Order: sequence, then C-alpha cells, then structure tokens
Amino acid sequence: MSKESEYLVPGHPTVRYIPEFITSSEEEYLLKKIQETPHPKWKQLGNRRLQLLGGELTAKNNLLPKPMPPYMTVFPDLISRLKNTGAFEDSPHGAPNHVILNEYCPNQGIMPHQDGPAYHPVVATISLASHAVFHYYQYKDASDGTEGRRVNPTPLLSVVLEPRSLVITSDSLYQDCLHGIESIAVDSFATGPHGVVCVETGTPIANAHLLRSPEISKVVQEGGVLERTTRYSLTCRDISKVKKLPF
Ligand SMILES: O=C(O)CCC(=O)C(=O)O
Ligand SMILES: [Fe+2]
Repeated sequence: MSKESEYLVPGHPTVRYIPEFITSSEEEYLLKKIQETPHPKWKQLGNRRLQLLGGELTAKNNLLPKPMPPYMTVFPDLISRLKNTGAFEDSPHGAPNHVILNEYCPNQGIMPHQDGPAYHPVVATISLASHAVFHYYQYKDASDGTEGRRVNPTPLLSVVLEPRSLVITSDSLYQDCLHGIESIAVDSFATGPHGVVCVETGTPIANAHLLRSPEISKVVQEGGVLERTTRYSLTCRDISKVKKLPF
C-alpha cells in the first residue's frame, strides 16, 4: 500500500503519508487501552511521557524483547497492518519489533533529533487524537568552518499529521535529516505567495493535498489555526539486533 505513488509527499520519495490508516472506532479503542495502562509503565521525561512497547534497548543497541500489548499484535493488530504496507519489506524482521508510545499535551513537542543507528532506517508513526505539524531538518553545511553539526532552523520539509494517519519516513530523510515537533499549543497557517505555510517555521505544508479531515484541510489550504489537544503517537521501528533470552 505504501508503495503507491498517491501517498508520496511530492519531491520527497522517502515520505509517505497515509490518511485514515485506522478507523475512528479503532482509534477510540486504542485510546481507551492506552489510558488504562498502569501508571508505572509510563516513563516521565522532562516535557512529556512515553511507553516502550516490545522491550528496551541496551547500551549496545540490542533489543531486550518483551511482549507487545495485545492492541499491537491481536486487535487491531497494528503490526500486521504495518507489515502489509510493504514499508518493512527489507527490514531485518520484516515488521516493526519496537514501538515508542509518546504522549504530547498542548505545548509539548520533541526537539529536532535523529533516531540513531539501532534501527533499520524506516520509521512508521501512527497519530491518535490530535494533529501535529511534523518538521524535517537538515544539518548546516559545516564547510563554513563552524565546530559541530548545527541544524538549519528552517525545515527542509513540513507535513501535517492528522489523527488516525500513518507517516512513513525512510532512506536519506531518516539517515541524514532530523525531525521534530514545536512545543506550542496552537498551529497557525497563513497564505503567502507560494501557497499556505506553517507560520511558526515559514515552510509550506508538503502533504496539504493528501489531508482527509475537512476541518484540517480547510485550515491548511486557506489559512487559520488548529488548536492542539493531547496527542498520542505510536512510532514503530525494527531494531536489527535482538538479544536472545535464556528461556
Ligand atoms: O511523536 C512523533 O510523531 C515523533 C516521535 C519521535 O520522533 C521519536 O519517538 O523518536
Ligand atoms: Fe524520532
């Protein structure tokens, strides 16, 4: 499914955006299961909390495997559905074996970062409950003599992630670029000479024509604001090295 050109973000063959990857009733079910999770399963970070599904990474980038919750493997069986997209065809296990469940309240985001070498370079992210504006960034050219790798603050590419959508990032966009979400409560869009841009970063929204929700696509096409509510995301990847357990 993901290989179909209708889902490609123009100019970026390494991003596929698939709206309505899950249904509203599946979303409702997943949110209920997530909200029922016992408190100790959440890891509190400085500005958000998360759960690791499928196990933890060791210092040497091995996965210490643990069973996934039934909502990933039994119903709605998101792992099989992700496998069916074809995105993990060439990955070591042919399917994701690790998922980060992130919770973002309004005003929470994630700094531009790279996901690191433990993973096969394909990431599939399902969004639940709220939209997000997801930015991909490049490093600045270090040939200007500066030390270290500075990030160009203007995103290379920005996409709107609707609730229930899937976004698949792979290849050079995964390996060479960074990605992040601004820590704001309201996303604003304004019309300009080159179409609608995200006001925060000044970048056009590359998947505007692929959006499915009438409310979101109206704002992204005509300008306006989208207030964030709490968003949950399931970031699914395949960790190459899996530690064998002694049982
Ligand atoms: O929540 C998202 O959409 C992105 C999460 C992410 O980049 C990560 O967990 O590495
Ligand atoms: Fe990430």
